[in-house]
Amino acid sequence: MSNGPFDIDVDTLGNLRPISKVVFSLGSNQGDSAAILQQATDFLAETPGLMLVDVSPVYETAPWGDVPDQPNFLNMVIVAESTMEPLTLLDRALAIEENFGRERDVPGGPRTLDIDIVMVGRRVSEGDIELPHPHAHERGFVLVPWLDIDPNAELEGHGPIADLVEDVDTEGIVRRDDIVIIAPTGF
Ligand SMILES: Nc1ncnc2c1ncn2[C@@H]1O[C@H](COP(=O)(O)OP(=O)(O)OP(=O)(O)O)[C@@H](O)[C@H]1O
Ligand SMILES: Nc1nc2c(c(=O)[nH]1)N=C(CO)CN2
Repeated sequence: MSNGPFDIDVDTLGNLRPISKVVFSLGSNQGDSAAILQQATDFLAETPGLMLVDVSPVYETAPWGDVPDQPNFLNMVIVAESTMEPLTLLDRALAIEENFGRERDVPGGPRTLDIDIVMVGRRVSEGDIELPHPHAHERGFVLVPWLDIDPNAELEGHGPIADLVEDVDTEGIVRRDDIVIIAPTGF
């Protein structure tokens, strides 16, 4: 597992490209959420330049944030390695969301699929993207599944996620072992 721009990849033209650790948070509370999370995982795995390393268990989570009156979410986290630029990763995430009818009538409201980029191993603030994700450190629905598969992870600027999870509300976050997401791995 790479933890920053220290490993390199050589593309077919001989160009050297840094490999970064990338963490995604996926959530859904509209439609067949379990099937949507599986398909979104497949789409991410098919992305050139992105290799899935580990996929968390699925959790059912009470709505977090300003819109409490909406269905529970299914949430999961994916740890990956990538040679893609952050803005290219974001474009890919948005394109995958579009497949499931991305609608954003209410900020923080119901959605078929939300893919947030949690971190890319360094701080980024350019155009439409901010990394680490500005709310990841305070979201139990991100930290709890992430901790399952990456217990020693650190979130830049915030410290070990094992410490962060102690300070968030984890009530209403229930592991759903009856839902299993199959993760194709490898470049
Ligand atoms: N790290 C990031 N991951 C995903 N989107 C980001 C990130 N940083 C900035 N953005 C921007 O935020 C937008 C996400 O909008 P969206 O409607 O999904 O927000 P939200 O899901 O309601 O809120 P949140 O991003 O807090 O989960 C994206 O279109 C993108 O431009
Ligand atoms: N539990 C939970 N709450 C949320 C979620 C989510 O994925 N899970 N996504 C939101 C929009 O970003 C707002 N609130």
